[in-house]
Amino acid sequence: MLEIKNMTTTLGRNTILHNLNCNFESGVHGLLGPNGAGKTTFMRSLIGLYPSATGSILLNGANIHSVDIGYLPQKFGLFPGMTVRECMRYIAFSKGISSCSLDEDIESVIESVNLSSYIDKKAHTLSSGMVRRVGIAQAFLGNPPIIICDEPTAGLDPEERLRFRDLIKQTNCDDKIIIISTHIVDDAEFLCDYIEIIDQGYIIAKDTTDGIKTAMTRLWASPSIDTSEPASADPTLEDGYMYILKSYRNGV
Ligand SMILES: Nc1ncnc2c1ncn2[C@@H]1O[C@H](COP(=O)(O)OP(=O)(O)OP(=O)(O)O)[C@@H](O)[C@H]1O
Repeated sequence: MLEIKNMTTTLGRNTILHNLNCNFESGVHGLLGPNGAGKTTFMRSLIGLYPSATGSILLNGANIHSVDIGYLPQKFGLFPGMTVRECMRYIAFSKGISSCSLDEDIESVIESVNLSSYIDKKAHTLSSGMVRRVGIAQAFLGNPPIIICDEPTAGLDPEERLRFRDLIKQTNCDDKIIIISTHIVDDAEFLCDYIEIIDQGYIIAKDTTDGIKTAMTRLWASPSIDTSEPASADPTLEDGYMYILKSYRNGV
């Protein structure tokens, strides 16, 4: 269990995250929120990038360490003159990942993103989507208990987007916490056990993905609800997300 207690992050003169309290159970979590809601700031605060972030972050009751977290930033880059393998070794070194099977571990995570044939190619020969896939691979390197991905499927072609979904689905999440921020609510619906919705630096809702959809089904079935908006029999996560966001902003 990852416990966030009283997290407040101030950047410049602005308080971006306001006293967040939230627990993340094992499983896949979708962090949803509109542009500027604070998703990236939250993720960066989790990995300790902002000295101004206050509060505590505990993994199973103990302070977390950088090796506990695999992180894919929103903008991920490689050293153009180095091969993919060299970049991965460098990342392993800088994260303090040392293992006698490091090369095999690198090959395995690179294979999981379908880039084995590029492992000894210079990074500048990769397309931006391929670089993103190396970014996904490095987040999994070292088998960390927490994996945080900031918009992992942005810029991926449909085939690679589906491969990412499969990679997450195949990952044994029994003892892992995976947190994904995305604007592709369909990806979150497919992948995530839990949804956290963030707006204006506050976590405004947290539930299971099924819980949000079930609540919407009940709501739409309720005669007191104005159904002027088209409602399908089976609401999607996006329907629930939009409803929660609108209600929060309307002060309901
Ligand atoms: N370094 C910074 N200094 C000051 N304000 C910042 C800084 N970085 C982000 N912000 C502000 O913090 C707020 C939250 O930004 P953040 O990038 O966390 O949002 P987000 O939910 O990830 O948005 P998006 O979906 O567009 O990526 C925004 O108002 C942004 O302008």
